[in-house]
Amino acid sequence: MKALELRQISYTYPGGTKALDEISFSVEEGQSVAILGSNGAGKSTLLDILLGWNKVGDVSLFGKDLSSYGRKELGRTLALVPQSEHYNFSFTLLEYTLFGRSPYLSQMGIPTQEDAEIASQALKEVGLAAYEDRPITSLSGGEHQLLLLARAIAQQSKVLLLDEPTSALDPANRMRVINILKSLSEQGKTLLFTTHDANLAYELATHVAMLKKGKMLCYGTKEETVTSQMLTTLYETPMHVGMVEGKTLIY
Ligand SMILES: Nc1ncnc2c1ncn2[C@@H]1O[C@H](COP(=O)(O)OP(=O)(O)OP(=O)(O)O)[C@@H](O)[C@H]1O
Repeated sequence: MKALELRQISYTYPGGTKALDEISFSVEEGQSVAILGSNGAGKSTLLDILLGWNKVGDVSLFGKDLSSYGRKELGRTLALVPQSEHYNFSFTLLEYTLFGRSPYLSQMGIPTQEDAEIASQALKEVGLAAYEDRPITSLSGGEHQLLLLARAIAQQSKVLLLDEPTSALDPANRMRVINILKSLSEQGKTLLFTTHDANLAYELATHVAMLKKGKMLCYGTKEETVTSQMLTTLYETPMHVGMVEGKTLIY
């Protein structure tokens, strides 16, 4: 089953910048796709389109037009993990993670004990269980990024869209997030993430999409796409794909 399908998607911002130019690709359910590209290549614009924030035609989610999804139905299908988020109010970590349960709440909007347990478990998975009752405003940048992942885990959607999911993390938390995402992938979740880290793409993705100046340079399995030649073309700087102790290393 195709989890996502985009056909000939172009997007021009009101000021006239053409951010995406005839992008077409599809993602099978359970695949993990890395979107690589230089600054300004169109990665965030693509995520916004998949979230339905930038309206364009011909995007489908599990065979159904994205624009025909209701709010709660979309929330049960798709979760976003942004790099960061601005807080208007000072919630506790548990309260903030509970927002991930919104697509499942009744009309009254009151979370159940089960919702609280799911949120608590999600905080535990990202290593923030001890901070459950702390205000979100007290978090460091990396902890903030982990919290946003916890909220998406609590959302239990079929697809996760992640914007540079390890950008603020130290090596131990980077590895923790890689392991969480691998485990979600093994559970059959579909992942689509942007990154500037080609090693992360290679480690986590089954497929890689390379965006260059709004156009799709290539899309395919990571083995097909992640080559020294393709990365050098993508970033316009010398890149090498090598092997160190039996592991692929990109530098
Ligand atoms: N709100 C906006 N109004 C006008 N132009 C925009 C807007 N947002 C993005 N752009 C432009 O669209 C292009 C694509 O931007 P986008 O943010 O999608 O790139 P990106 O690949 O996510 O970059 P980065 O890696 O730097 O985050 C860029 O040229 C950018 O300047």
